[in-house]
Amino acid sequence: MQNLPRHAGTLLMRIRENAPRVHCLTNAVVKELTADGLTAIGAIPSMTENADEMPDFMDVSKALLVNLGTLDPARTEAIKTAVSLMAAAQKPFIIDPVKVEISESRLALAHTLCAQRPAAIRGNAAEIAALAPSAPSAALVTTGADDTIRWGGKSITVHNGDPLMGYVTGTGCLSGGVIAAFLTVEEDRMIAAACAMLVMGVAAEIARPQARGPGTFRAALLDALYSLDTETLIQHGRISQNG
Ligand SMILES: Nc1ncnc2c1ncn2[C@@H]1O[C@H](COP(=O)(O)OP(=O)(O)OP(=O)(O)O)[C@@H](O)[C@H]1O
Ligand SMILES: Cc1ncsc1CCO
Ligand SMILES: [Mg+2]
Repeated sequence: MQNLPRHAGTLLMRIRENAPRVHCLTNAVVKELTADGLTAIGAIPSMTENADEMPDFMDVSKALLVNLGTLDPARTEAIKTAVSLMAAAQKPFIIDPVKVEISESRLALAHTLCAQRPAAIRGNAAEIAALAPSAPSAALVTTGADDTIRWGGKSITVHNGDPLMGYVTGTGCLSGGVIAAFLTVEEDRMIAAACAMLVMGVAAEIARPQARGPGTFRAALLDALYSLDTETLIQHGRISQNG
């Protein structure tokens, strides 16, 4: 894509116009940051984990985030139901396979979910390595100091971000939700994921000068996500592409 930062700005405006509902089945630690971050970019988060309510909520959701952190039997049930519903409706879902390389039962669940063709998987290098072979059609988003999105033999690397992100628990988990929101306005899953990571990374750079440490950075990051515009994305965006 010629001008990814400009496109990211266009997609962000589309999210603010459409206000897509993104359902989040996510870990107990990051629910609040994920809901706040999605709201800040203009999406509407919903968070219920009652399996019985999944049909109604998937009906009105444009995308689903599944994060496997702090997994428990009730959320496992909701995740299985929600993923089957979204797959049947051909709506996008993303998997964040938190610590999947540590837990055998979690890895087994992740493999089952991958068989239903997630649009994207977001994780650190070890998590992505554990699942990449079982999700050949997913955009693979590996986060760290740089974020790399791989799909179909091509890759895009986003160089933006700030080390303070590593001192706020859940910035990675939030990025999974932001990718889900971008999947509602961009059909190309690789471009959607790259634009989402660009938005997270540039927002972090805008937030950094406002912050005295992780606490104020968390608030400043939400402020930056709320006010981010196309010009800022063009000014600050640093990406490289292969293939
Ligand atoms: N040293 C760094 N420099 C720049 N950006 C960073 C750095 N470390 C992390 N990030 C950014 O922080 C975000 C979260 O990525 P990270 O790899 O820390 O996820 P994570 O460990 O799964 O996070 P969490 O589990 O807390 O949600 C990404 O957008 C990434 O680009
Ligand atoms: C700390 C922690 N433990 C389970 S999930 C989570 C949030 C970051 O993945
Ligand atoms: Mg981290």
